[in-house]
Amino acid sequence: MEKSLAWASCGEEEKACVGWIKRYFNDCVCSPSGELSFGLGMVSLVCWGIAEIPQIITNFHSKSGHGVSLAFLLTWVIGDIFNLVGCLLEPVTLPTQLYTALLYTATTVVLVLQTLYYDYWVRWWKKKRGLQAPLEVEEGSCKPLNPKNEDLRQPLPTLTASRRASSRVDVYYTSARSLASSGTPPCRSSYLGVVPARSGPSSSGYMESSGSDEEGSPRHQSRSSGVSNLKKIVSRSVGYGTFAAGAVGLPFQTKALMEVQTGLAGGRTVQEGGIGSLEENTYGLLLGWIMAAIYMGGRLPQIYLNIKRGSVEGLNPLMFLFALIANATYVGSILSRSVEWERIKANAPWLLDAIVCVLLDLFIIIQFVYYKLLHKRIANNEDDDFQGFTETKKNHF
Ligand SMILES: NC(=[NH2+])NCCC[C@H](N)C(=O)O
Repeated sequence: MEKSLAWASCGEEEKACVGWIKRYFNDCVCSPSGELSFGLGMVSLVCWGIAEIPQIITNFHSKSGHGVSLAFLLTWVIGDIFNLVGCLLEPVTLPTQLYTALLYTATTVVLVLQTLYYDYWVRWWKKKRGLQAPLEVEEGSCKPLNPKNEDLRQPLPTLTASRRASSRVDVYYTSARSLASSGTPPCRSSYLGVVPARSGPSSSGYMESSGSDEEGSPRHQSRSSGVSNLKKIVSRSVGYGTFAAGAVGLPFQTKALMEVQTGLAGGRTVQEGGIGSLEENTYGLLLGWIMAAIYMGGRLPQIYLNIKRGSVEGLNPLMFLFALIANATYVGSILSRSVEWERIKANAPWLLDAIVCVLLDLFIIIQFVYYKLLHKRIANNEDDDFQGFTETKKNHF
């Protein structure tokens, strides 16, 4: 590329700046630190572009979105709306920021729709047609894990029995979210002492299912009518919907408030109204802080769901790894541009959000390692128990 094409002067700065970045990204990259900042920004953009794809693939393979907390995804959608409105309100938004925001909003919407499709629509459709939900516990597998109280005349566990026991553990690991939303803990208890989680906001559906839990056996539960299942799903969706709708309206309310205060609603421009960029920044910052609080709080339902299930099954670690890299490079791109206090102050909500999200994603990745190791240990113990049984059996005869 010709030097004249590759380099261009940027605004008042009579320095040589990278031409194609100025042209396509409207950004002035005129120094090594600017290049570093732009490079990190691009890494962040690419990571956000691909971060949710592994989870979409995982859900597609398992035909379920049970590993991801819907509340977590909804906070992403709501935070993204704040972010997009903020980008549109802020006149100095860089095109890269807007592209990144559009990119991750789009992938998150796909992920949410996919989760709703598998976990709500397909389940509701199957129940409506009288089919058993794919992840429900088989009746035959409803035996205590610990055979202490079983009849002593029963034969020693066979390979099939042991397999059946471990498949029960698998059922737990693969269907915690489905079990949680079915309202019926397997065999009226929880495996490994962990109570199945409900990730959604409590609603009448939740109370209703807990109530029927007391009443009947799993068999009774499985006979519950399609109407009550539909009611449960609808009431839970209404719970999520109200939460989402209320939150989605917030940035627009804030925008309206901003317009009224700055005279924009009356047709006056910010300048005409005598309101300088300070007020604009105040409202931009306010939106930024609300967005940061939503994003930072969003990881908590996911962490809580993992703890409640005692598992990270159905969750793709790559999503959190890419998010971690995306947030870390985002912080890097801001700080490498400048460490002036004024700039840091203006970017404070975005910086704090990205730093806190890096730490929370790190925590979720540690949860992956912990639960995967724990799962392995349990599987090994089961194998040892089985071997112990066969040894005893051999010595006995
Ligand atoms: N839909 C998205 N991925 N939005 C981006 C969220 C960015 C935010 N810092 C977080 O990690 O939560």
